[in-house]
Amino acid sequence: MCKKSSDTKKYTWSQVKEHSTAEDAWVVYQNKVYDVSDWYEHPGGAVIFTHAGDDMTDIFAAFHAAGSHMAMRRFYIGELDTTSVTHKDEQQIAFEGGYRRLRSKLIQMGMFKSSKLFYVYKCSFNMSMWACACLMMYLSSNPLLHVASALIMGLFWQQCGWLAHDFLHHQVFKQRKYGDLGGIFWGNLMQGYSMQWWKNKHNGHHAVPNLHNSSVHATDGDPDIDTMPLLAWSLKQAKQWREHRADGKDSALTKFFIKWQAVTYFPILLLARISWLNESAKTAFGIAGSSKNAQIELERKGIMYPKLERSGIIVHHLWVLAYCTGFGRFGLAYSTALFFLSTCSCGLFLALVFGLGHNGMATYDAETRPDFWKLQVTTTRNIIGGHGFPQFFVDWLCGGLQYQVDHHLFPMMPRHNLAKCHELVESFCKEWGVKYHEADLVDGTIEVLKHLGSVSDDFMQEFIEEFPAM
Ligand code: HEM
Repeated sequence: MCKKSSDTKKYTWSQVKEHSTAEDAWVVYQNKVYDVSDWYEHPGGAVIFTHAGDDMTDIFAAFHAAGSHMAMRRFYIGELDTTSVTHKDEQQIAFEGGYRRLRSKLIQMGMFKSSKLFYVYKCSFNMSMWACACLMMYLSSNPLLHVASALIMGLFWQQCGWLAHDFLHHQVFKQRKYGDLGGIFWGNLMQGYSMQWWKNKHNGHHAVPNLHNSSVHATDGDPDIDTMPLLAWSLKQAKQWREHRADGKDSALTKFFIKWQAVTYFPILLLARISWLNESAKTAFGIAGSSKNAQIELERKGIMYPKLERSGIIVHHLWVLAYCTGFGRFGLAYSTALFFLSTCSCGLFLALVFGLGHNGMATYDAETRPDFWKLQVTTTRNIIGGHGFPQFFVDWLCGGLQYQVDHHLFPMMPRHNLAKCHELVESFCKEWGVKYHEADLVDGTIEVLKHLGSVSDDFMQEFIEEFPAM
């Protein structure tokens, strides 16, 4: 237990806020203050610093196993002076109490327990897709069947993504190690991604969805919207990029990409998997982390399962090589075309779903970040059936992420319980006036493209006003 006596140190909220960098990081959990400065050895990694100088009570509950709070003891430095917390009125305190009670209710309802039968079915279905794609490539000499096989492989990789996601959020097993091993199977071996790379990036995204980096050189925001100079999600993000250049102006390439981003969005998504394969290999083989923090983490503690991760990735590339060459029968050009077809279709299927989850929704700066619940709900969109796509198809395609809002609030909840959870979350949002957004695949995509278009219009307008002579 933390020591509490009359000589326990008390800290004001503004004192806590002063310690907001990785090197000097204080965090608050249930009104207790902890100093986690420089703790890159944290089992969850550098994501902890996204909450430096802030309250981590809810994000801690979202990520940790029961009992993990015991590990906090050695970082305890004192109590928060609650009278100094002036940025929360009674309404806000009642709201926070309400969503914490909802979480306890969901635990009591057994919503965090997984159905192993459901996951046996999902894993078997997925492996059947893989076997089907491989057999089509092996047995047939018909190019149309090869194309169909490559598209099935693209879908298979997409579905592997959702399974690895469930295992690595510890939705399937409470035992962290089993979840990690499931993640290495579906992630490294079947998909070619590094589990550690994925965790760093994805947990960072969960901690601060749609939050911009605090400066153009920082990597403390959501890595999933760190897409400049290719895509800008707000005018501020587009303009901030100028700080990279000595002349403080946009390069011709940046201008081109932002101007046309609503058009280039899909072509960029097509290539996403290639970039992820590259970043994964660099992390797994210890060459480079995908961000400044990930790099420091890599240098300080390496990766958790180096041998398994590396052999998983090598075996993945070997079986993909065998598959794309028709098990040794096809020439270089034909094999390369099949590789790109399966890889690009996977990139599109994957990125379409998680692009719909957040792109075009609210974005925040560090200073305007709202509480945990509002941040997660207002930056996120659920996907529903519509425009001819039935709900059961959307459920299958999106692999649980059709309930992206609910998943973001409770990342460790198994996907088969999200529909039930959604009912409670939606009525809680209604009760407290928090905007809860959902759209179908077509409307959601139009929203994303319109948002990109409006950022590029604003950018071009600003550009004309700021640099009229150019
Ligand atoms: C004093 C503060 C903290 C302590 C003592 C702590 C401790 C731990 C421990 C013991 C684990 C491993 C067991 C488990 O998975 O539950 C863990 C994992 C994790 N922590 Fe923390 N943590 C702290 C703060 C945070 C914060 C603020 C975040 C997010 C912003 C975070 C994110 C994570 C994540 C994502 C994992 C899971 C990593 C995985 O699945 O491999 N932690 N933490």
